[in-house]
Amino acid sequence: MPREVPWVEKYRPRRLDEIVGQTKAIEQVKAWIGAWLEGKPPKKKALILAGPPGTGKTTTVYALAREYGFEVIELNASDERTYEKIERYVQAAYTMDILGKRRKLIFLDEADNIEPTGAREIAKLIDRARNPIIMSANHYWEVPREIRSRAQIVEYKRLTQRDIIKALARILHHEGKRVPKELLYDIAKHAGGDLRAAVNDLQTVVTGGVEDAAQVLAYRDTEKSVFQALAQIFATDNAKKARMATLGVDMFPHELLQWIDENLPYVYYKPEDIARAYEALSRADIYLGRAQRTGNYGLWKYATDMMTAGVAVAGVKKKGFVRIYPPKTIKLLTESKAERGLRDSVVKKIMSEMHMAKLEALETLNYLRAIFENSADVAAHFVVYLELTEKEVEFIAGDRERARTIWAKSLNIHKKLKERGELEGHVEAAVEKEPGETGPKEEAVEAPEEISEEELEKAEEEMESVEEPKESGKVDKPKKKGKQATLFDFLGKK
Ligand SMILES: Nc1ncnc2c1ncn2[C@@H]1O[C@H](COP(=O)(O)OP(=O)(O)OP(=O)(O)O)[C@@H](O)[C@H]1O
Repeated sequence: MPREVPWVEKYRPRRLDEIVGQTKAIEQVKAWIGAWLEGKPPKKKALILAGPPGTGKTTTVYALAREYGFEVIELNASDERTYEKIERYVQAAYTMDILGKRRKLIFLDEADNIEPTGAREIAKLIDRARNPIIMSANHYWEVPREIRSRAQIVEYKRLTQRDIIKALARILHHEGKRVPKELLYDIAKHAGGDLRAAVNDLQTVVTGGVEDAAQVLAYRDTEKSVFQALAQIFATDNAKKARMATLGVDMFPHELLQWIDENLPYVYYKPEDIARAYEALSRADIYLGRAQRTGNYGLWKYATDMMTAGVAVAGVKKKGFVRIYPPKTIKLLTESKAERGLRDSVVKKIMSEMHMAKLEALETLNYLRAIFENSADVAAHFVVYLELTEKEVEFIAGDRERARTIWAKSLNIHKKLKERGELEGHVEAAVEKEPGETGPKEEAVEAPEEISEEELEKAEEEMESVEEPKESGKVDKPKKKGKQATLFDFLGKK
């Protein structure tokens, strides 16, 4: 299914007068570009748009270019070849202009990330520039001094709640959607002046259902940067960018791992890419474990590299808007009493059927959630295997429609198994049990007919190695050989 276009792109203002809350900044930018257009380049040939994320800096550059007929050459300050590229465009732009082509406007993002050597070179280029150079930075004082001294600063303010509400209302109007007024206020309040975050939250709660709102917003205050960091990791194929994304995230690596872990299944298409990404995560987990045991916390760096860069390069990502959710194990704290009851009963079943400790079972529940979302067929096998009830299926699926499909498929599997005599009696407890009916039925314990000689021999050998005597007439499921079963064992068996 194609993903939705991110609303931050869909509703990015195209014109300068659509940008809210930055009147003074826009006036300054217009005056500066006006000087270029009159053929009298301003004394400061570069402009630094400085201010918090999501306040309209990039939007200004593109709207400006559209209105004044420039082609934007966007470069990233952390790209090692930025200098070469700027040089090429600064010169090319001049010649091209004579040929009547569109003028170039060089846009340098993240100017607060320029390395000192690069900064000196870029400063020289500013001196020679024949075309406008606009830069953006979140932290003005971290832009190298040589560049600051050659650039005019334009300050972008954090947007007010009022501005944010106005912008969100406009989007809702276009989408033909409504949300409760209090929710709109809540989103605006939690965004902390960042309209990008607010628009993303709005899209999350509108597309995911308004019930999501409490969970998402509850984390916005404290975990704001982790949402941004994950969005960056899941949007890039560049290892360095992914690694940088988590800088400044106020969180221990194992917490971060949990966030990445739970959001991963929604990012990649192909099972092999998901597997590769999980492989990177499990390596990260190994490093974390080792750091914990040995006290060598230098290993955290490797763990973080694996969970950021390792995950980012794992495969082809889905395009478009990715909803980032708080980890469900953390989210469990906000579950209702009824939900907690269901969760506990599912976890107990996982613990007993798969021989797992509670923590592992909780983690497995999260994998199950991803499976229930992505494959109704596989999910249905789990329903039978774990003897889940309809309510439990609904709880894991988190969506009534989806749960119904999975439940219907599981009834089919159940029926087939029953016909083939492969079903143990207790499974029926989860489906429909005849009143008074208890233990397994006679035919349910017979060995399937099509088993080969070879397999029988092997099975006998294995039976001999099991020490515990068995009650007569009772047959264990093959998975219950005392060894812990994993989801992967299960998937392999299917
Ligand atoms: N002042 C604004 N008016 C209208 N929409 C805005 C404004 N600021 C941000 N937005 C919305 O948020 C999105 C992100 O804004 P933009 O890319 O301009 O942020 P930025 O200031 O460049 O952030 P960063 O510093 O993170 O690059 C835009 O696509 C737009 O939807």
